[in-house]
Amino acid sequence: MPSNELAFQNVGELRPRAEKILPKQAFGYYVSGSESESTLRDNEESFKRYRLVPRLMVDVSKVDTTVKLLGKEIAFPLLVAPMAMQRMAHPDGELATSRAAAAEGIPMVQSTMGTVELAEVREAGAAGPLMMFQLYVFKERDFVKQLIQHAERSGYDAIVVTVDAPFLGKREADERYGFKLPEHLRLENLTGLAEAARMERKVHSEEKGSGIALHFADHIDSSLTWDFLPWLHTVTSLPIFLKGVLSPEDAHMGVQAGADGIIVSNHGGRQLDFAPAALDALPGIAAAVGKRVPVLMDGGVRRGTDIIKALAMGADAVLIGRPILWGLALAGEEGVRKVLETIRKELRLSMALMGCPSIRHLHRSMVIAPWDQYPNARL
Ligand SMILES: Cc1cc2nc3c(=O)[nH]c(=O)nc-3n(C[C@H](O)[C@H](O)[C@H](O)COP(=O)(O)O)c2cc1C
Ligand SMILES: CCCCC(=O)C(=O)O
Repeated sequence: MPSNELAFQNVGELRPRAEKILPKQAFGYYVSGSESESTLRDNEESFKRYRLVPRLMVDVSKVDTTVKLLGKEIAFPLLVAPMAMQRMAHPDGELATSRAAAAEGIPMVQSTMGTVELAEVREAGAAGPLMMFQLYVFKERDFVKQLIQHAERSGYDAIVVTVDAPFLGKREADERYGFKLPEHLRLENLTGLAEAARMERKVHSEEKGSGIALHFADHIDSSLTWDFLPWLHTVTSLPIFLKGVLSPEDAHMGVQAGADGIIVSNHGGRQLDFAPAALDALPGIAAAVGKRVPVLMDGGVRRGTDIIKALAMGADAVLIGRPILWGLALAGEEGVRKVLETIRKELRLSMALMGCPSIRHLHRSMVIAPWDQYPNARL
């Protein structure tokens, strides 16, 4: 019998349950978007604007949800998005998420701002297909170099550079509750930073407002331009994904500058409010990239059909954020596993109902976007 925490039908049920058990500062930090939260809401809403047209009389007695990413087979086209400070949700934090992703056969992206050291998170996910390290670029470039090389030596398979956060967006819940990292937790990857002690003080500080936004403003390099990518390639031999792209032009410039993958994302509605929903931005970006490198997307993915829509609109895979934290808060590793399993089963069933025995059967003609006409007889 599943315990109560694990009894849920869909991942949309989890947020109010997590709210009941998490401290309000932690829940507020996890759940928030920036400013009016218009983009946050639009991420989930956007998926509801697209319709699916099934094809019939196809043998779907076997459905294969696997795809290849960076040459590795993954169980289905989903990755766990990078999310900071997971030990606020559960004492096992990033270790539980990593084990769960590995057990379900999908990649995890580990945040720079983890509350477990990155090598330990990699080790916990050793049974999985692949893991990526998300990079925030600090002003102290030597430290950044050490961090990347430590990630590479620890067995990470790719670097994900987040390019949509020269500063942290204005998250009003964090300001209201004066968000701080709880005293017993540390940003474990930053202990080698020369100013670590001072930073820790800031993260834990009594200054008014969001401790994390203040910390970010002090230490993140907001002067990055496209020449950062060639530099990064001199520091690591790992493939480099750019996370936070929302325009076809930037996707093209990123690929020109040496990106090995593009992640279409508005950071879960936490950065620029009124940025477009990632799903709406995806088709133009996929067209601009033109299959030169993989295109991933995140923001608002909650159902198996959401994955189908994103893939039919040009994504190679998608990432999922907040529901992972809710599963983690409710039941640690088992909770995260149940979230992933629930979405994988929805995906498999919906693929069968779409007449798609494998991922490569998904096609643009099976999705009706808001700007499309419903198909008329054109035979
Ligand atoms: C609590 C939280 C922390 C996050 N931390 C990071 C981070 O450290 N680095 C990063 O690139 N993105 C971070 N993100 C953004 C996610 O990687 C992802 O883009 C977004 O959450 C996807 O949207 P979803 O939550 O609607 O699935 C964070 C998001 C949340 C909700
Ligand atoms: C200082 C941690 C920032 C993590 C992040 O990217 C987010 O909260 O969205």
